[in-house]
Amino acid sequence: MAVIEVMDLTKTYGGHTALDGVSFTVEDGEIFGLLGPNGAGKTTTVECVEGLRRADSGSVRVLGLDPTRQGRELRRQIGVQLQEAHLPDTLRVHEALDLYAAFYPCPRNPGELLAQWGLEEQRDARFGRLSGGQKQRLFMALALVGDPRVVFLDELTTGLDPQTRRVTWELVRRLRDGGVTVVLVSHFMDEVAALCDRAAILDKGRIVSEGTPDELVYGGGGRTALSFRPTQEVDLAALSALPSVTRVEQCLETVTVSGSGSVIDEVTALLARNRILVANLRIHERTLDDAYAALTGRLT
Ligand SMILES: Nc1ncnc2c1ncn2[C@@H]1O[C@H](COP(=O)(O)OP(=O)(O)OP(=O)(O)O)[C@@H](O)[C@H]1O
Repeated sequence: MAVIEVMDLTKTYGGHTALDGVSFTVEDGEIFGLLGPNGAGKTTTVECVEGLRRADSGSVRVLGLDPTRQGRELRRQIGVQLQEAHLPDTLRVHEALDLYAAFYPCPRNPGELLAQWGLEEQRDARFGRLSGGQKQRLFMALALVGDPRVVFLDELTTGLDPQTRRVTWELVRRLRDGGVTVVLVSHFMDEVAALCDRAAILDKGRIVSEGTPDELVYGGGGRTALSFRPTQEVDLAALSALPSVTRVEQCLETVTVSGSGSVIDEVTALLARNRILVANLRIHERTLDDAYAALTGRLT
């Protein structure tokens, strides 16, 4: 069942087109990633979905509600962790949680949330005294205090050390396993690959690819690329005809064969059968970084 349905969303700011026909769906109970370079339109998209911005055209349904006309009802059922959130420096952690809990009809127990997010020791600490990681975890706890069915996380792990990032990923997985649908806005390919069930790549206001992390990687023509310099002429048509091969290219003396599954075995067996020796054999496993760079023309 789709929890979020976005159809043909457009948005311009002055003469600048920020969203140019964005469509995607998010299924119940999945972690869905929205990826893209700076200025691609991720925040605009997410804020239209949350009902914080109004699109020029297109339609959005979240939990069956229209965010522009039923925003108040919707916001009771969603949690939002904003990219640049801030609280007064003097506010204590437990005061922030109590304050946010008061906005919701059936809030979660603040003590439980403090324990879940490892903030028990900081219960009485003032916001201004928290480390970056502690602030981030507090914002997560605040996003969850209303017991939401859908939670939006924007740049969740920016500024966190590697260990805290992994702990945070685990907590996000636990959220999903508990039935919460998660929309994750991220710049980090490793985060999307490790965490997301599906993701969409946004570039210049358009979705350029959508699928599981594996599908995004495979979409560009196979997961593995072998490149080598044959010492004698090689039959490119025979290489192309191998079952696991999706693409064969030759640039000067170097042949590059892309494919998936048993492509390495098939290519090396063909070369051996034809007694072709190769120099400079290199094997490259395509990653989400490669797919992203190919689709958006940018390196992460
Ligand atoms: N309020 C606004 N007024 C004018 N232009 C805006 C406004 N908000 C966003 N934009 C422009 O719309 C485009 C999309 O911005 P948006 O913030 O949605 O991108 P983003 O993908 O979230 O970027 P980032 O990763 O940097 O947060 C950008 O060119 C941005 O400059």
